[in-house]
Order: sequence, then C-alpha cells, then structure tokens
Amino acid sequence: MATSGSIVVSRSLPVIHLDLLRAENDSECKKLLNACQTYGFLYLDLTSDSELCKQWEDMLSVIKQYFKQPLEVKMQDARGSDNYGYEPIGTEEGPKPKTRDGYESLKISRREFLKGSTDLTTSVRSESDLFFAFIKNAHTITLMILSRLSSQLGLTGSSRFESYHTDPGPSFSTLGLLRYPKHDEAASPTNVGHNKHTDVGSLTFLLARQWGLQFLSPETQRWELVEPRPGHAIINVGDSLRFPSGGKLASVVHRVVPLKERQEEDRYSIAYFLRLNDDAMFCDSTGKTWTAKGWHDFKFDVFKNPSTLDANGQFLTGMMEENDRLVESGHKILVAQ
Ligand SMILES: O=C(O)CCC(=O)C(=O)O
Ligand SMILES: [Fe+2]
Repeated sequence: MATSGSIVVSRSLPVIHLDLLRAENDSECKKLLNACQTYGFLYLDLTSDSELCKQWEDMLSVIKQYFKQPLEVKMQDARGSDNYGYEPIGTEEGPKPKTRDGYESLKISRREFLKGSTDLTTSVRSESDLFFAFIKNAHTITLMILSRLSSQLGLTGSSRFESYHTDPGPSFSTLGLLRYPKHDEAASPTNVGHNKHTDVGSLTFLLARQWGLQFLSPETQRWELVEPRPGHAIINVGDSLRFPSGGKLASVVHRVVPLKERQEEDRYSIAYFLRLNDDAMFCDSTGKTWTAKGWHDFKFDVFKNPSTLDANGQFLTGMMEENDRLVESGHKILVAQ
C-alpha cells in the first residue's frame, strides 16, 4: 500500500523497543526522547512481550462480541460520561464537513480498576479480569515511558512526569475500546472517522490493526497515514504532557479517515489514555492555567461541538494547528512549569 488519494504513508516514524526501554538502555531512551521531541508519535515494538501480544488478541475477540450486540443493549452501558461506559456513534463532530464521528466506544476507567469492580452490565463485568489486566499493563508501560523521559530531561522529585500520576489519584485515565463500523453501501455516509485532535491526557497507548490513522507531519506539513504494524503499539504525547514539559515534548495532531470514501470493514482500536491526576496544574501555550480535570472536561465539550465552542480551532488541536497546517508557535509554551 503506497498511497491513498493524495495521502502518503509515513516512512519516518521512529520505532522504539519495549524490552530495551524496560532495561533502561541508554541509547534507546535517547531515541525515545528524540521521538517525543520531534513528533510526539512513535511505534513501540511489543514483540518481546508475548503476554501483552496475547492480551491484545484476547481483547479483540471480546470487543468484537461486545459491539455485535444490538444498540439498545449497548446503551444500557451508556453513562453520559467521557471516560467510562458506552458512547454511540456520532457523539462528536466528524472529520469531514457536516459529518459526525463514525465510531462507537466502550470505556473502562482506571477508577473502576482501582475499585476492583465495574458497575457496567454483565457483558462488561464478565470480562473485567481481562480489561483490568490490560489496564494494569498499559498503565505500567506508559508510566515507565514517562519515567524514562523524565530521566532523559534531568527532572527530579515532584517535577518528574510520573509524579503527576501517583495513586490513588483520582484521575481520568481510561481504557477506550473503539469500533468504526463498516458503512452500508446504499447511503452516503454521514458518520465518518474521528476528527483531527491532539489527545487530552499525557500519553496514549494505541493498538490498531487496520488502516485509517493519520497524523499531521511536522516535517512535510501534510497528513500522513500511519501503517498498522503487527506487534507494535503507537504511543502519542498528549496536551497534558506537552504543556507541563514547557513545550519540550511535542504532541501530535491526528485523525482517523477511511482509506476510501466508505469504511469498508469494521475497524477496531484499543487505546489506553494515561491522564494526570485531576488536580495537577499546567499552563497552556497562551499562559492560561488549567487543572488536568478542567482541561479534560473543557476539551471533551469541544470535541462534541468544535464549531461553536472552538471557532478559532485552538483547543481541538492543542493550539498546534490551523487549517490543517502546524503553526510555528505550537511548540512554544509561554509559561514553562
Ligand atoms: O482509532 C484510532 O486509531 C485513534 C483514536 C484516537 O485518536 C483517540 O481516541 O484519541
Ligand atoms: Fe487521539
């Protein structure tokens, strides 16, 4: 697969090895820092961790079964929340004019993991061991990545990134299970993909086997497709790491758009969203102070209605982008922490 329309497949994303990061291999940790400074987007090679790869497989079969259920059954898990429960298609604005998004999601929050139980329905509760084991794994890996980044930047004590995430929190860290259903051939799709955005939290650990993910490349200033690689996660830096890093770490503007006009098969993604503790504070690139909870709540409102709440397009993409181009000031944070 070389291109889709005028969108090229990225050839430049760095690959970082989980086993080498775990072993604190210095050159791998330097590569990690470099990837997060340049792109805020990288492949994490998980092939050394067969247990994690098996969990990925198991999660996929469970979520396929879950989403197959009728809408009214899934709606019993709807909690009107952005970080746990079921959300139907079209909750947010879509990437194309006059469209809403083309995915449904089930979120299992780390708060439920810490509590040791979920109050969602039986079809979720019966798989909670698997979901909780995955949350534990993804949380440990993302915190380990933060620790390697903190060390590479020479951060100590309470200024280390991990220290914004200590238990018992609370935080909005959550596991998101997403399905972009195949489009019906008959009608022109009105629910498509996932609008451009930067992630709200600190790091995202994303597993997706199918095409569709694109990012705005800081090198080419174009949308580039991310090739799904077996045994590899995508790690991306979110607003709540870029801002507290004083802009030293980059965040990536990304979106999901079907390769052709229609989504030709069901697309699944599994995302662990690591987020700061609710009361952690940082400044955005205009110097405004936010709590992590405040930023999360505001940005999720924006996702639903960017055209009214974010007419200048600042918040959706973390002040990094205008009209599908990255802005010069995007990496600078006025008031570094
Ligand atoms: O579905 C995907 O591959 C990406 C999802 C995403 O970017 C998000 O949920 O923040
Ligand atoms: Fe995202």
